[in-house]
Amino acid sequence: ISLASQIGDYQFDNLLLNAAGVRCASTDELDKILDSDAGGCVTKSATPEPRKGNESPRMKATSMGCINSMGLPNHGLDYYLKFAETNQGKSGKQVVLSVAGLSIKQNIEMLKKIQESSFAGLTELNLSCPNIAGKSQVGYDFEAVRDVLTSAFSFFKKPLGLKLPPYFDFNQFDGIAEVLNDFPVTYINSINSIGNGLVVDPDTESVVIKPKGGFGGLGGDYVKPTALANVRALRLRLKPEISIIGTGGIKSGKDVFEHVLCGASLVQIGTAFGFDGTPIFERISKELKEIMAEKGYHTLADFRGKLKTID
Ligand SMILES: O=C(O)c1[nH]c(=O)[nH]c(=O)c1I
Repeated sequence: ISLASQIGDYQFDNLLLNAAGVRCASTDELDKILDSDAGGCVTKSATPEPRKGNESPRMKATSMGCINSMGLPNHGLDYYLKFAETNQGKSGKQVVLSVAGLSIKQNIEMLKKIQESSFAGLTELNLSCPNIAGKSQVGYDFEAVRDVLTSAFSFFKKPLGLKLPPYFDFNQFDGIAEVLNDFPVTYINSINSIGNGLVVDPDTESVVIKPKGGFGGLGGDYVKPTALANVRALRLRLKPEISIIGTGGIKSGKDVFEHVLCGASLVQIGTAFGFDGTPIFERISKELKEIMAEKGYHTLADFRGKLKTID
């Protein structure tokens, strides 16, 4: 039984990755992921310069997942670019370099630096950070997405993936797919956290995180049905050359199986990886192989995208 999967020219011996932002801000954390059963690692979304991020408390775990308003704390692009150049492809592991500029200009500036660098892996352009005060997720402005992709592909010749926010309406699925199908995008990654949720503590009668009056991105059990819907809807709408990474609500082999059934080629684990740490990659790999064995599947391609509907 194989958990191997391919995105563009990149072979992953295991389809499991961490989600950008979770236990991946330092090289020590990134090394730990590479030393685990994960097929590779994803770096914390980078801005051109280091950032402290929002004030704490800025993340809270709950019985159903978590809420965060980290505010893009990171060591700056150079730090992650150096790590990525050094570690990409080592012992068959892929390093995905995530970038999240605070403007189209910053995104272009970072992509130019990556294009000129010796990094030969996958770049993930994050168009869906929900936690920068005064900024809405770029992914909700389809013309802005078209603009940034037009600029990017005028010079960026390396493989580019996009981290998208969750969509909630068929017109939105159609709208974003219409834009994406016009570009040589290597993959899309759905979903980022469900933005601007609110967790309330009835005992203290208070919100639980400080930034933005307590509003923050939701992850974990809260988001799985939305994540599966976005993977499925975009798989049905995007040209086959664009692969899909499924992210959202994964904490077991069963959850991974469901994402692959909806069309995912790789999956990323955020909230649950935050709780469990790197042992989660071994546990989930074992659980998924057990499910595949029970069902008589040998490879992910045996069931990828083969979700049945009720006719
Ligand atoms: O607040 C963050 O740093 C953050 N938090 C998220 O939930 N998604 C994101 O893409 C980002 I850049």
